[in-house]
Amino acid sequence: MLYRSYILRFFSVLNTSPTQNIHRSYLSTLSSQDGQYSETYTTKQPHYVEAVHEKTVSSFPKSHMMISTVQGAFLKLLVQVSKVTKVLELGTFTGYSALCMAEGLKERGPEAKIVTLEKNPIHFKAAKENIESSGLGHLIELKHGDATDLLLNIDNSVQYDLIFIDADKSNYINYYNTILERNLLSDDGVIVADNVLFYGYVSQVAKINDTSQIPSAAKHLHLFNEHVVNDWRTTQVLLPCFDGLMLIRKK
Ligand SMILES: C[S@@+](CC[C@H](N)C(=O)[O-])C[C@H]1O[C@@H](n2cnc3c(N)ncnc32)[C@H](O)[C@@H]1O
Repeated sequence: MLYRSYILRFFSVLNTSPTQNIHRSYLSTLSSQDGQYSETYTTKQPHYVEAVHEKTVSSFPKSHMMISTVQGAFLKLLVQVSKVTKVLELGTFTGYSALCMAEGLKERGPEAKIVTLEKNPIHFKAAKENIESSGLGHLIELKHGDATDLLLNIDNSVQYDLIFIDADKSNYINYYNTILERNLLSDDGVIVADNVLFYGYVSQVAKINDTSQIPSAAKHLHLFNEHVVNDWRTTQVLLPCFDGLMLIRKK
C-alpha cells in the first residue's frame, strides 16, 4: 500500500497525471502488486527505524524523497555483505536511509561510521532528533551544510567504502567528480547513486526530441549517467530497480 502511495504523492507534487503516455509503461511496473509483495517478503527493520519511515510519511508532504522500506533493507544488506565500515551519504532528509545503513554497521566494531550531509535546516533538525532517539547516534555524524562545500572540505585522510549519493540531482556530476578527485572512495568501495531512472523519465530524455515536459532532474540524471559511462576511471552497473540505482566502483 505504501508503495503505491509514494507514486501518487510524487505525481501530486509534480502536478502531472500518472496516466500521461510518456511514462505509462514504467508507472504500471511501479504500481504493480510486485512492490507490495516485495515489502511483505522483505525482513522488517527494527521498530525504531520503521517508526522514522512512518513518521516521515505522515509529517512531510515530500516524503516520496525518502527511500522505500525495501530499498532500506537492501542498503542495510549491502553494508553487511560487503564488509563496509565507513559510509558517506549525501542527502540525509529525515535520517531514514542513514539509520538503515547504521543497522547494517552495528556489528562492525569501533571503526564503523556514517557521515551524512544535509543542507535544509528543517530536514537537518528532524534527522538530528530521529538519530538521537534511535540509539544509533554513536554511529552517525550528521553535518549541516551544502554537500558541494562539505565534500570539498571533508577530511580526505578517511576513505569511504560506500558513498550514497541522494541529494540534489543537478549536482550528481559535481559530487561524483569531487569524490574521485579527492580520493574519498576506498579501492574496493562503491558509489551508490539513487534515482538515476527518475520515475521513468530519464530513459525518455535519450529517446525523444521534445523534452519540455520532462522534469529538469531527469535531464541532469541522464547527463550524469552519460558522464559515468564515458569515464575511464570507473565501471558501473545501472540497476533497473527502485527508482534506478547506479553502482559504481573504481577500476
Ligand atoms: C532524496 S532526499 C534524501 C533522502 C534520504 N537519503 C532518505 O532516503 O531517507 C534529498 C535530500 O538532500 C537534501 N539536499 C538537497 N540539496 C542538497 C545539497 N546541495 N547539500 C546537502 N543536502 C542537499 C534535501 O534537503 C533532501 O533532504
